[in-house]
Amino acid sequence: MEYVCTKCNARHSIDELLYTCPSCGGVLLLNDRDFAEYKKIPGKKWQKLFDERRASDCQALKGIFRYYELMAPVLEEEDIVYLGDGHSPVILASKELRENLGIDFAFKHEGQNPSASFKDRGMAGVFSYLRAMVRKHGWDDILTVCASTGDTSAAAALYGAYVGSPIKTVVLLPEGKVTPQQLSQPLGSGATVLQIPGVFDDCMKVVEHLASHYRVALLNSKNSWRILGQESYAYEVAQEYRWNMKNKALFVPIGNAGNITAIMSGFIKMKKLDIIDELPRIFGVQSHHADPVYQYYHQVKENRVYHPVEVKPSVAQAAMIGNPVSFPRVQKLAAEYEALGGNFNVVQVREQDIMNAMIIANRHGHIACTQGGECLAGLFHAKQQGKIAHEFAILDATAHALKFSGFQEMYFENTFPPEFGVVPKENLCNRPHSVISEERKKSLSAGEYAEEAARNIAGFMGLAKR
Ligand SMILES: N[C@@H](CCOP(=O)(O)O)C(=O)O
Repeated sequence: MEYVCTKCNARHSIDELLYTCPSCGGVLLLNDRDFAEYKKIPGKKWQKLFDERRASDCQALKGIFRYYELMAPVLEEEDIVYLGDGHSPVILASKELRENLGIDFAFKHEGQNPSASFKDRGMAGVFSYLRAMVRKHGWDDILTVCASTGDTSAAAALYGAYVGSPIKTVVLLPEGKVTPQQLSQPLGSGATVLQIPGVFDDCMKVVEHLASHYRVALLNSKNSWRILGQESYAYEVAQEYRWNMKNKALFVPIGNAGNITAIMSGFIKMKKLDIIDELPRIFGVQSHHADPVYQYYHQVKENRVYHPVEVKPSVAQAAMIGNPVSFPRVQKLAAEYEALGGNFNVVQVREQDIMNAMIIANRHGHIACTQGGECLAGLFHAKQQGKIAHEFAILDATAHALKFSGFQEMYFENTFPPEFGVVPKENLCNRPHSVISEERKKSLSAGEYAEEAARNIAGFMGLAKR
C-alpha cells in the first residue's frame, strides 16, 4: 500500500505516518498497489467471499475488517483492533413514517457502534495500523491527538484505552460546544481532555500545528487510515441489499467530510471490481449554519470556487464545521464518482427542520441523533424539490440519540438560545407528568399510596374499570 496525494499524485511509503503530502501539502488517500490484480477476480466471487465471511468466528474479521482486502490487506490478524465496530443495523423506517413522507427509506443506526457513533469504524482502522507499526518498528511511545466536536474524541479515547501502552490519548475540544454525554466519554476512558475557546475549526488548526511540529499521531480523518476504516459503511450497505444498488440513494451528513469521502471511495472500489453493477446516488446534507460544501456545489459547475464559512450554532453539532479537511478529497472523488456513472448532490437544510425531523424519527421508534435528523430533513427536502422520487433511501444516523438529548430537552422546554432559530412545535413536545405529590405520599400507608397513585393514573389516562 502507499499514500497518494489528492493534489499532485505523488506516492509515499506507509512506513511513515503522513497526513499531508511532503511534496505539495495536499491531503492523502491510501492506495493498494495490487488493486489491478483484484480486478481479475470476478465480482460474484468477491460477493461470495464476503457473504461467507458473515459466519466467521474469527475475531479480527467480525467487525469492519470483514472486507479487509478492500481496505488494508497489509495488516496482520494480530494487528486488528475489534471492539464490536461495524455491522450497525439498517432499520426500515416505520410504516407510518414512510407513508407520511411518501417514500421508502431506512436508517442505518451508527449509534450502535461501541462508542455510539460511526467514528469507531475509522478508529478501528487507524489503531490497527498503529499496532502494526508498533509491531514492525518497535515504536515505544505514541501520543495520539485529535480535535473533536464530541464523537471522534469518544472513539479515540475508547480505542486508545483498549490498546493501551505504548499509546496515550489526548483530545482537544471546543469548550462548551460538546454535549455533556460526549464530554463524559473521553473522561471515562481516561484520556487527557484539553479544551480551548472557539469552535471545532480552531481546535483542528491547533492539532494540525501539533502534528506538523511535534511527534504526535493525528487521529482526525485527515489521517487516511481513518478513511479506510469508514469505507466499511459502504461495503455493509451494499451487502445489506445483496450487492444491488440500483435505485438506491444514500443521505450522509457532511461535517469534516471524512465520512462522505470514505463512502464514495468504498462504492467506487466496489464498482471497479464489479462487486456492484450500479452506484447509488449520494446526497450530502448540511445545515444552513455550516454549509461550505453545499455552497460550493450550489454554484454553476464551471465557475465553482471554494470558500470556508464561519459557522453558526447548530443542533447538528457534530457537523458544525466551516472548513472541512477532506474537502479536496470530496472534490476528487465526487468527480470520479460521476465519471463512473454515479450521481453526487449536496442539499441544505434548516436548523428548525433538523430538530423537527430528529424528534419525528425518534417518535417512530428510531434512535436518530441530530445528524440523523439532518438526513431525514434532507430527504424531506430532496423529495419536495423533486430531486428524489422512486429511489429507496438509506439515511446515516451517525450517532446515538442519547448523545444529543440536551437538544431534545431544549426543544421540549422551549429554551433554545435565539441564535439556533429553533421554535418547538407543541405537538412534538413531550414532558413528564407528576402523578402524586411527595407530601401526599408521606400521609399514606404503602398500600393506600399504591392505590391512590393507580387511581390518579387511571383518571389521567381515562381507563375503563374491569
Ligand atoms: N464530527 C467530528 C469532527 C471531526 O471529524 P473527523 O472525522 O475528522 O475526526 C467529531 O466527532 O469530532
